[in-house]
Amino acid sequence: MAEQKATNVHWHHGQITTEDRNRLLNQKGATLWFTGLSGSGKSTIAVALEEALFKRGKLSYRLDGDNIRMGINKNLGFSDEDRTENIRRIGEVSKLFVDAGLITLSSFISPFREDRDQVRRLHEESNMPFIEIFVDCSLSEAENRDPKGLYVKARAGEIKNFTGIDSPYEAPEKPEIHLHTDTTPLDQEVAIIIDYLVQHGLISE
Ligand SMILES: Nc1ncnc2c1ncn2[C@@H]1O[C@H](COP(=O)(O)OS(=O)(=O)O)[C@@H](OP(=O)(O)O)[C@H]1O
Ligand SMILES: Nc1ncnc2c1ncn2[C@@H]1O[C@H](COP(=O)(O)OP(=O)(O)O)[C@@H](O)[C@H]1O
Repeated sequence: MAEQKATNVHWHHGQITTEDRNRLLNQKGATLWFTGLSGSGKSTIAVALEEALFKRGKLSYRLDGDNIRMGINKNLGFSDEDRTENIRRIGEVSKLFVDAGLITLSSFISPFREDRDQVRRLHEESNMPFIEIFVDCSLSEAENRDPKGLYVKARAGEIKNFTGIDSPYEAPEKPEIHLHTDTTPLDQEVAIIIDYLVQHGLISE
């Protein structure tokens, strides 16, 4: 847990609430947290879901490991400590976006259970929906896909601390949604998530 350094700081409330913004957008802001191995399909699913939601008139926004690591988190690498800080910051950013009323699609390997649970607590203590989506894919399939050629480099020792090779991945124990991307087609994965959002009253039918 990061230490609170600044003293004498106070949260400033405005006149418009999260609920007001949700009503304006006709949706309920939520964080959909995609976790899984590199190449498991997190980004592919988030991109397809964003399009499906857009077509239904729902506003979502994607936060993605590679993109975030080229901006707000460009000073972080892949040590355990840096991954924890990466997820802590993204958890806070996701929460701000939910407060803004957005369906936030956060796709990060997020290999440590405690880091994901911390983001969950951060949301739940403010009554914000947090939906953990386990993008489950065998290492052999992810390695076979190797969309960015990173597994080849990791096996050759050119990338150190690569998740699944020489850095751990702790699978979620009770994710809200568990997708099996080895066997389930993309359109079905999107349908499963949309169905969940409708069933839980986050978007309308
Ligand atoms: N050592 C190592 N281990 C894992 N991944 C690596 C590494 N080096 C670079 N990359 C690339 O960075 C992307 C993962 O970043 P994340 O921010 O999602 O990682 S983490 O949640 O902090 O573990 C990951 O993107 P995805 O493949 O989309 O998961 C890789 O493209
Ligand atoms: N059922 C599936 N769901 C998601 N991606 C799939 C599926 N089947 C094959 N793929 C492919 O797997 C790769 C996943 O890459 P990517 O989405 O970048 O993964 P990640 O963001 O988890 O690193 C893509 O090339 C995608 O086309």
